[in-house]
Amino acid sequence: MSNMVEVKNLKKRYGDKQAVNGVSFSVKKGEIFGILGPNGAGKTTTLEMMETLRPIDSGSVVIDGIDVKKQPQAIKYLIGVQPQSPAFQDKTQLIEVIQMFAAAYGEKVDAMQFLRDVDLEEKAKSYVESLSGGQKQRLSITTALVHGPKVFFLDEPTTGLDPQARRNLWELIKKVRDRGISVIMTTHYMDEAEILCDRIAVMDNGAIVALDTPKNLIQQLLKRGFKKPQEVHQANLEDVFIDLTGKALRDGDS
Ligand SMILES: Nc1ncnc2c1ncn2[C@@H]1O[C@H](COP(=O)(O)OP(=O)(O)OP(=O)(O)O)[C@@H](O)[C@H]1O
Repeated sequence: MSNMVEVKNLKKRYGDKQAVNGVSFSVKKGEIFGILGPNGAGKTTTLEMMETLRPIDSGSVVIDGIDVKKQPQAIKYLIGVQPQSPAFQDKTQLIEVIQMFAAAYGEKVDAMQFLRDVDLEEKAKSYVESLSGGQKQRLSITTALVHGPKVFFLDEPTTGLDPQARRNLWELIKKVRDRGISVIMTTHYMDEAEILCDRIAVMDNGAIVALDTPKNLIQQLLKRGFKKPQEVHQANLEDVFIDLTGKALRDGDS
């Protein structure tokens, strides 16, 4: 797989605070790349610099051969960004939302297909206000993809969703990756990162402290002699919840 994204020695300072302090990594075509780290580690600032939303102090971001600092306008057509809290007009039909987003990029798209991709076809004529939290997240994902981006950014996409809606979003994110789109996401959920991400960068204090596949990161910890008390659970409370309430997508999923 070739590299779609190259980040080199990226830095950002807010006053006295060095929020991002020399971050470098690359993301391959069709890879889900996770950025983990405690609150304030610099994840969002890193993403926002990559997305042209925040000026870069120093270092570089190159996406599909295009330098973010030199050609920010061109980058906007190459990337899709799912906002943390999507803001749609409540009294707009879903089909119109898709058409409006496409028009903003000068594109005409098959809006029903975009709704079908995220299981919202039946809601095409419904107003945004009638959607559950999970449905809104799915709508925001599909709107971020109307212009056919090569890289898709998601900042904590499943925060606040119930277990079914989270799992459903994981499947959706995998489908996006399987279409050859590179996905770059942050999350505070370690289970999510382990299941979903092909590789993970762990950030702390503005720097990457580890970068590898989830499996290798775990192996490296074990090699350092890490042990925890053995307690074998064949199932956990989430399995109970899913078993009792079903994991199939439902109309009222939140
Ligand atoms: N606009 C700003 N002005 C000043 N300081 C900021 C600004 N944005 C972020 N910071 C600071 O920069 C540091 C990194 O913030 P950032 O939001 O990138 O972290 P994060 O890893 O995304 O955190 P979280 O997990 O809470 O979203 C924090 O100390 C934060 O307080």
